Amino acid sequence: MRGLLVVVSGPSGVGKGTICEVLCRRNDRISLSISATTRSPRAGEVDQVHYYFTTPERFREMIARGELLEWAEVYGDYYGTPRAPVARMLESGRDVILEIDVQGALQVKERTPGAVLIFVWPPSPAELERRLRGRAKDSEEQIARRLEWARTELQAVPKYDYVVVNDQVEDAVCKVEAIMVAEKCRPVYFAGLGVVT
Ligand SMILES: Nc1nc2c(ncn2[C@@H]2O[C@H](COP(=O)(O)OP(=O)(O)O)[C@@H](O)[C@H]2O)c(=O)[nH]1
Ligand SMILES: Nc1ncnc2c1ncn2[C@@H]1O[C@H](COP(=O)(O)OP(=O)(O)O)[C@@H](O)[C@H]1O
Repeated sequence: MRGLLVVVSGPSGVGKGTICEVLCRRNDRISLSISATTRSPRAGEVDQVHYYFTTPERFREMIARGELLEWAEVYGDYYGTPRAPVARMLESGRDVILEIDVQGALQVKERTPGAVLIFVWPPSPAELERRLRGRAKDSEEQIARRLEWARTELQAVPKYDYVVVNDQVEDAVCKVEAIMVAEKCRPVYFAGLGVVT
Protein backbone atom coordinates (compact mmCIF):
# COMPACT_ATOMS: atom_id res chain seq x y z
CA MET A 1 0.00 0.00 0.00
CA ARG A 2 1.17 3.54 -0.73
CA GLY A 3 2.54 5.49 2.21
CA LEU A 4 0.79 8.46 3.79
CA LEU A 5 1.99 11.99 3.00
CA VAL A 6 1.85 14.16 6.12
CA VAL A 7 2.54 17.89 6.15
CA VAL A 8 3.63 19.43 9.46
CA SER A 9 3.63 23.22 9.72
CA GLY A 10 3.61 25.78 12.50
CA PRO A 11 5.42 28.86 13.72
CA SER A 12 9.18 28.83 13.95
CA GLY A 13 10.31 27.53 17.36
CA VAL A 14 7.01 25.75 18.16
CA GLY A 15 8.80 22.39 18.17
CA LYS A 16 8.09 20.93 14.70
CA GLY A 17 11.64 19.65 14.32
CA THR A 18 11.63 18.13 17.81
CA ILE A 19 8.30 16.33 17.22
CA CYS A 20 9.31 15.03 13.77
CA GLU A 21 12.65 13.77 15.05
CA VAL A 22 11.03 11.73 17.84
CA LEU A 23 8.33 10.50 15.44
CA CYS A 24 10.88 9.22 12.90
CA ARG A 25 13.19 7.78 15.55
CA ARG A 26 10.53 5.49 16.94
CA ASN A 27 8.66 4.61 13.72
CA ASP A 28 10.98 3.10 11.16
CA ARG A 29 8.30 3.25 8.44
CA ILE A 30 8.24 7.06 8.62
CA SER A 31 10.77 9.20 6.74
CA LEU A 32 11.35 12.93 6.91
CA SER A 33 11.72 14.62 3.54
CA ILE A 34 14.94 16.66 3.19
CA SER A 35 14.20 20.11 1.77
CA ALA A 36 16.38 22.25 -0.46
CA THR A 37 17.09 25.77 0.82
CA THR A 38 19.12 28.84 -0.04
CA ARG A 39 19.50 29.76 3.66
CA SER A 40 22.94 29.37 5.23
CA PRO A 41 23.54 26.35 7.47
CA ARG A 42 23.23 26.95 11.23
CA ALA A 43 25.93 25.64 13.57
CA GLY A 44 25.66 21.85 13.63
CA GLU A 45 23.55 21.55 10.48
CA VAL A 46 24.90 19.11 7.90
CA ASP A 47 24.34 19.38 4.13
CA GLN A 48 22.13 16.55 2.77
CA VAL A 49 21.11 15.57 6.32
CA HIS A 50 19.22 18.62 7.60
CA TYR A 51 18.78 20.38 4.25
CA TYR A 52 20.23 20.38 0.75
CA PHE A 53 21.94 23.77 1.04
CA THR A 54 22.06 25.37 -2.38
CA THR A 55 22.40 28.66 -4.26
CA PRO A 56 19.52 30.82 -5.55
CA GLU A 57 20.63 30.00 -9.15
CA ARG A 58 20.52 26.25 -8.60
CA PHE A 59 17.19 26.60 -6.74
CA ARG A 60 15.67 28.49 -9.70
CA GLU A 61 16.88 25.70 -12.00
CA MET A 62 15.10 23.14 -9.84
CA ILE A 63 11.87 25.16 -10.10
CA ALA A 64 12.23 25.51 -13.88
CA ARG A 65 12.78 21.75 -14.32
CA GLY A 66 9.71 20.92 -12.23
CA GLU A 67 11.88 19.08 -9.70
CA LEU A 68 10.06 20.53 -6.67
CA LEU A 69 6.74 19.26 -5.32
CA GLU A 70 6.25 22.70 -3.72
CA TRP A 71 8.40 25.71 -2.92
CA ALA A 72 8.10 29.05 -1.17
CA GLU A 73 10.08 32.07 -0.09
CA VAL A 74 10.26 32.12 3.73
CA TYR A 75 12.10 34.80 5.76
CA GLY A 76 13.86 35.97 2.57
CA ASP A 77 15.17 32.54 1.51
CA TYR A 78 13.85 29.86 -0.82
CA TYR A 79 12.73 26.50 0.56
CA GLY A 80 11.36 23.56 -1.45
CA THR A 81 10.62 19.83 -1.40
CA PRO A 82 12.44 17.69 -4.00
CA ARG A 83 9.70 15.68 -5.69
CA ALA A 84 11.48 12.45 -6.73
CA PRO A 85 12.59 11.12 -3.31
CA VAL A 86 9.13 11.76 -1.83
CA ALA A 87 7.40 9.91 -4.70
CA ARG A 88 9.85 6.99 -4.36
CA MET A 89 9.31 6.65 -0.62
CA LEU A 90 5.51 6.83 -0.88
CA GLU A 91 5.47 4.22 -3.65
CA SER A 92 7.59 1.87 -1.56
CA GLY A 93 4.97 2.12 1.22
CA ARG A 94 6.85 4.47 3.53
CA ASP A 95 5.02 7.35 5.24
CA VAL A 96 6.64 10.71 4.51
CA ILE A 97 6.63 13.85 6.64
CA LEU A 98 7.10 17.27 5.04
CA GLU A 99 8.05 19.87 7.64
CA ILE A 100 7.21 22.93 5.58
CA ASP A 101 5.65 26.39 5.82
CA VAL A 102 2.03 27.36 5.25
CA GLN A 103 2.50 28.51 1.63
CA GLY A 104 4.08 25.17 0.70
CA ALA A 105 1.49 23.18 2.67
CA LEU A 106 -1.36 24.75 0.71
CA GLN A 107 0.39 23.90 -2.59
CA VAL A 108 0.68 20.26 -1.46
CA LYS A 109 -2.99 20.20 -0.46
CA GLU A 110 -3.97 21.38 -3.96
CA ARG A 111 -1.63 19.06 -5.88
CA THR A 112 -1.59 15.90 -3.77
CA PRO A 113 -5.02 14.51 -2.87
CA GLY A 114 -4.84 12.44 0.31
CA ALA A 115 -2.10 14.54 1.91
CA VAL A 116 -2.84 15.20 5.60
CA LEU A 117 -2.09 18.68 6.94
CA ILE A 118 -1.21 19.12 10.63
CA PHE A 119 -0.61 22.50 12.25
CA VAL A 120 1.51 22.54 15.42
CA TRP A 121 0.54 25.27 17.85
CA PRO A 122 2.26 26.52 21.04
CA PRO A 123 0.56 26.37 24.46
CA SER A 124 0.89 30.21 24.62
CA PRO A 125 2.54 33.08 22.67
CA ALA A 126 4.95 33.65 25.59
CA GLU A 127 6.05 30.00 25.48
CA LEU A 128 6.67 30.26 21.73
CA GLU A 129 8.96 33.25 22.26
CA ARG A 130 10.71 31.45 25.13
CA ARG A 131 11.41 28.40 22.92
CA LEU A 132 12.62 30.52 20.02
CA ARG A 133 15.05 32.38 22.29
CA GLY A 134 15.98 29.22 24.20
CA ARG A 135 17.09 27.59 20.97
CA ALA A 136 19.67 30.39 20.67
CA LYS A 137 20.22 29.80 16.98
CA ASP A 138 18.77 33.01 15.54
CA SER A 139 19.64 36.70 15.82
CA GLU A 140 17.24 39.17 17.52
CA GLU A 141 16.20 40.38 14.06
CA GLN A 142 15.48 36.83 12.88
CA ILE A 143 13.49 36.11 16.06
CA ALA A 144 11.35 39.26 15.61
CA ARG A 145 10.72 38.32 11.97
CA ARG A 146 9.70 34.77 12.90
CA LEU A 147 7.29 35.97 15.63
CA GLU A 148 5.70 38.47 13.25
CA TRP A 149 5.27 35.79 10.58
CA ALA A 150 3.64 33.45 13.17
CA ARG A 151 0.72 35.90 13.34
CA THR A 152 0.24 35.67 9.55
CA GLU A 153 0.51 31.87 9.54
CA LEU A 154 -2.26 31.63 12.14
CA GLN A 155 -4.76 32.75 9.50
CA ALA A 156 -4.18 29.57 7.48
CA VAL A 157 -5.04 27.20 10.35
CA PRO A 158 -8.67 26.57 9.23
CA LYS A 159 -7.31 25.11 5.94
CA TYR A 160 -5.45 22.40 7.87
CA ASP A 161 -6.95 19.01 8.77
CA TYR A 162 -5.66 18.95 12.37
CA VAL A 163 -4.16 21.19 15.06
CA VAL A 164 -1.78 19.66 17.61
CA VAL A 165 -0.78 21.78 20.62
CA ASN A 166 2.83 21.09 21.54
CA ASP A 167 2.73 21.35 25.32
CA GLN A 168 4.58 18.13 26.20
CA VAL A 169 6.60 16.63 23.32
CA GLU A 170 5.49 13.08 24.16
CA ASP A 171 1.78 14.03 24.04
CA ALA A 172 2.22 15.89 20.77
CA VAL A 173 4.04 12.93 19.14
CA CYS A 174 1.32 10.53 20.33
CA LYS A 175 -1.33 12.78 18.77
CA VAL A 176 0.48 12.84 15.41
CA GLU A 177 0.82 9.04 15.54
CA ALA A 178 -2.91 8.72 16.32
CA ILE A 179 -3.81 11.00 13.40
CA MET A 180 -1.68 8.88 11.06
CA VAL A 181 -3.28 5.64 12.23
CA ALA A 182 -6.78 7.11 11.82
CA GLU A 183 -6.03 8.53 8.36
CA LYS A 184 -4.91 5.09 7.20
CA CYS A 185 -8.34 3.72 8.09
CA ARG A 186 -10.21 6.09 5.77
CA PRO A 187 -11.95 4.32 2.87
CA VAL A 188 -10.16 6.54 0.35
CA TYR A 189 -6.82 5.18 1.57
CA PHE A 190 -7.87 1.74 0.30
CA ALA A 191 -8.53 2.86 -3.26
CA GLY A 192 -6.80 0.32 -5.49
CA LEU A 193 -7.24 -2.54 -2.99
CA GLY A 194 -10.79 -3.24 -4.14
CA VAL A 195 -12.36 -1.70 -1.02
CA VAL A 196 -13.16 1.57 -2.82
CA THR A 197 -13.69 1.66 -6.55
N1 LIG B 1 7.53 25.64 1.72
C1 LIG B 1 8.54 25.07 2.36
N2 LIG B 1 8.87 25.48 3.59
C2 LIG B 1 9.90 24.85 4.20
C3 LIG B 1 10.63 23.79 3.61
N3 LIG B 1 11.59 23.39 4.47
C4 LIG B 1 11.46 24.14 5.57
N4 LIG B 1 10.44 25.04 5.41
C5 LIG B 1 9.94 26.02 6.37
O1 LIG B 1 10.77 27.14 6.39
C6 LIG B 1 10.69 27.78 7.66
C7 LIG B 1 12.09 28.07 8.17
O2 LIG B 1 12.77 26.88 8.41
P1 LIG B 1 14.17 26.91 9.13
O3 LIG B 1 15.06 27.86 8.40
O4 LIG B 1 14.67 25.51 9.30
O5 LIG B 1 13.85 27.61 10.51
P2 LIG B 1 13.05 27.13 11.82
O6 LIG B 1 11.68 26.67 11.44
O7 LIG B 1 13.04 28.39 12.62
O8 LIG B 1 13.87 26.03 12.44
C8 LIG B 1 9.89 26.83 8.55
O9 LIG B 1 8.55 27.30 8.60
C9 LIG B 1 9.96 25.52 7.80
O10 LIG B 1 8.83 24.71 8.09
C10 LIG B 1 10.23 23.37 2.30
O11 LIG B 1 10.77 22.46 1.69
N5 LIG B 1 9.20 24.06 1.74
N1 LIG C 1 7.02 20.59 24.11
C1 LIG C 1 8.12 21.32 24.33
N2 LIG C 1 8.35 21.85 25.54
C2 LIG C 1 9.45 22.61 25.78
N3 LIG C 1 10.39 22.91 24.84
C3 LIG C 1 10.21 22.41 23.60
C4 LIG C 1 9.07 21.60 23.27
N4 LIG C 1 9.16 21.24 21.97
C5 LIG C 1 10.31 21.81 21.51
N5 LIG C 1 10.94 22.51 22.47
C6 LIG C 1 12.18 23.30 22.36
O1 LIG C 1 11.85 24.48 21.62
C7 LIG C 1 12.93 24.86 20.78
C8 LIG C 1 12.43 24.97 19.33
O2 LIG C 1 12.11 23.66 18.86
P1 LIG C 1 12.33 23.25 17.32
O3 LIG C 1 11.98 21.79 17.24
O4 LIG C 1 13.68 23.69 16.84
O5 LIG C 1 11.19 24.15 16.62
P2 LIG C 1 10.81 24.37 15.07
O6 LIG C 1 11.37 23.18 14.32
O7 LIG C 1 9.32 24.41 15.07
O8 LIG C 1 11.41 25.66 14.65
C9 LIG C 1 14.03 23.81 20.97
O9 LIG C 1 14.98 24.31 21.89
C10 LIG C 1 13.28 22.62 21.55
O10 LIG C 1 14.10 21.82 22.35
